[in-house]
Amino acid sequence: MITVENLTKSFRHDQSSRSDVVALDDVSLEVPAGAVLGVVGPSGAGKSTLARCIALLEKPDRGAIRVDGTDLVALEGAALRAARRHIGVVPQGDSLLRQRTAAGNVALPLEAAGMPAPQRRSRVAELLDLVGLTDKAPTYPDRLSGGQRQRIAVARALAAKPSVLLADEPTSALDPGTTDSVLTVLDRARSELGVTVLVVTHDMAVVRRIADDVAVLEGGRVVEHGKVLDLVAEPGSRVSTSLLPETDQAPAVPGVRHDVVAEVVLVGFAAVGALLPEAAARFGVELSILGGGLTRLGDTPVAKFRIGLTGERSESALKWMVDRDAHVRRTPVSVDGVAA
Ligand SMILES: Nc1ncnc2c1ncn2[C@@H]1O[C@H](COP(=O)(O)OP(=O)(O)OP(=O)(O)O)[C@@H](O)[C@H]1O
Repeated sequence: MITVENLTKSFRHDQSSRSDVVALDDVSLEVPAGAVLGVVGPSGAGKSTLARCIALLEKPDRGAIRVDGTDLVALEGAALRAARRHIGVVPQGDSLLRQRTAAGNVALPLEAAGMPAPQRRSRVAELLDLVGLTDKAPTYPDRLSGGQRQRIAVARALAAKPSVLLADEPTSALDPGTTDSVLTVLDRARSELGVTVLVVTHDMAVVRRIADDVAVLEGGRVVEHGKVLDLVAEPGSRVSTSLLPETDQAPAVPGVRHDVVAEVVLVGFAAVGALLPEAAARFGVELSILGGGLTRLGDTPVAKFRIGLTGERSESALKWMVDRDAHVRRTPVSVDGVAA
């Protein structure tokens, strides 16, 4: 588990203005053990600085960083070096050594830790298997694709059995198919090894695919933070706007009068599959889908629809859906009955 409390980091000045740059401004967040946190936000928001502080590559001005309960900021010397070994880092960009094979790159941290050769060989084989690149052991980075190089970088970061894995833009510059193979490996680190993963990304597809939690940074501050499936249900949240289908372009149905128009977010198989037709049948109302659609967050189906209800018991049908965990937001009904 990673806990960040009131983390603040300024850099002396930025070259253009010569004023101090506040890269992180009182940032607090938590990543539960074995969860994947996606850290997103615009360029310059402080995402990399946050990852570098947690990796102990940058010392914050203020605040605490606890990994499994130990405050890392307070550590020095040998204790700091030992703590670093519990944090695996996949750096931004191409980070493999060109003159070493894939296996040689994965072995680096094990050599540095003084692991004897026979154990090293079997650990490297395990790691190559984990990232699905056993056959690339003798291959040099130049002969690997961008996605394969990133998977080797993940294997290297996991070599010393860290409890935490930090990946800074692990999929930038990769095409969608290759991105998927890298995300599968990060997901496997969590599911098979129980590692807590923090992924810095500008790509919401990464959050959609593997994140349990998400933190949105802007100007060095956390502006949204929580479980992805909770945040998508919050109307108007940044996470909801970027991950769920749009409902704004709801086509008006001429001459159809709705008694109630609402935006509904449904999370999970049961809700997505059955809630709307069941509500309509149970309360004898006409239910029209005016816009929106279905998507998937990780393994969970999520739908966002704008619906129109017609019939005496429309209000009761809506309340029944809320009681069954549908996230409902009423929208005004215009003269012709369609959402304004
Ligand atoms: N070593 C440094 N010296 C001076 N300023 C820095 C340094 N590192 C980061 N900054 C500044 O701190 C702010 C946050 O930068 P950071 O790289 O953490 O943002 P980011 O969200 O990761 O951006 P990007 O998505 O572009 O990588 C920026 O204004 C940046 O210019």
